[in-house]
Amino acid sequence: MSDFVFDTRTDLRPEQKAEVLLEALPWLQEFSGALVVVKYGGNAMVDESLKAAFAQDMVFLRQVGLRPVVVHGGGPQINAMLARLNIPSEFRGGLRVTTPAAMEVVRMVLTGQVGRELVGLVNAHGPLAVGLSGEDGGLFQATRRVAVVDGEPVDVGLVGDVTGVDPSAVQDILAAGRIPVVSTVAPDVADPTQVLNVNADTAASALAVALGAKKLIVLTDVEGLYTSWPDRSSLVERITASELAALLPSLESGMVPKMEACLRAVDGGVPAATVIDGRQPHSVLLEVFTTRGNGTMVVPDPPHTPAKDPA
Ligand SMILES: Nc1ncnc2c1ncn2[C@@H]1O[C@H](COP(=O)(O)OP(=O)(O)O)[C@@H](O)[C@H]1O
Ligand SMILES: CC(=O)N[C@@H](CCC(=O)OP(=O)(O)O)C(=O)O
Repeated sequence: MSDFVFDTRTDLRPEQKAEVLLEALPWLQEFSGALVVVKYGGNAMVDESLKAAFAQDMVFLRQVGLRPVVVHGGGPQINAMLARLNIPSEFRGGLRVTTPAAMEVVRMVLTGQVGRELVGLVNAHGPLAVGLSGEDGGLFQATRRVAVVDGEPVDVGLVGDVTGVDPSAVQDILAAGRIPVVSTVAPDVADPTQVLNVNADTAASALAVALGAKKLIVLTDVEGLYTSWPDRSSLVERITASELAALLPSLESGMVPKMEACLRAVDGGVPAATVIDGRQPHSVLLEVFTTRGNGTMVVPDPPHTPAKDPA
């Protein structure tokens, strides 16, 4: 066992420490056994201490009886490797134009580098994490897609959308008491020997739906969703699916895949999807176990109450 202890250098009094622990009690009860899909990305994936804190959070969730499933991105790491190899790379409509040479790098970096590193960080606490990609056990099936730029379709090469999920490989890992760490490379349904590059937010959402997750948590580099970015007073704590659907067309590119992912998850039956600030150490713990949580939570529309008949 590693020295997995929380930092006790704190000036909290004993009763304050007890208060912090007790605040978690209703959430520990609510989430006991719950399957939670966490999309890991943004700063939390590039800053060393945030990376270690994230891994610790996953172990904590697992240790208190939740079933975390991690889906990771890796855009910055792919950019860095493509630059090192002098392979040109550009984004169109929020998607990377993926040539066969770039696809080799995407697969190598996501599955062979980012996923491996995260597995190592989690397993520093005990042999819990098992990495797999969308290729393993037929986890994902993807269909080629185009980008849309100024209303026009644009060919972006080997890019797909997840159109099928067989979650059994992930369920096997969960049943063994371990933490699946998923990289989002996916075979093309039209030719399963060809892999496609898929956006990790959307893949996380599809997996959350297929697994019947209780929550989807998406880490990003901002406090949450702003209805009128960058007006800091427009940060949203909670938004319903139909409110979000109405807002989506007005959002700028960075936030679009994340909010679409949350919307698709909630529309697909996930009871809540949250975008949280991954710059905050232990943002996942705070989201799950504290009353105020953080970030923006997307929830289903309230059940329709029929208007009363005028008597
Ligand atoms: N309405 C909005 N609310 C919040 N952030 C927004 C909004 N519109 C654009 N953004 C930008 O989107 C960024 C998040 O997208 P992105 O950089 O792709 O995230 P990540 O690197 O976490 O995957 C934020 O840091 C912010 O700069
Ligand atoms: C098609 C497409 O654009 N795929 C992404 C896949 C990685 C990803 O989504 O990573 P982040 O979550 O860190 O952005 C890419 O190539 O960058």
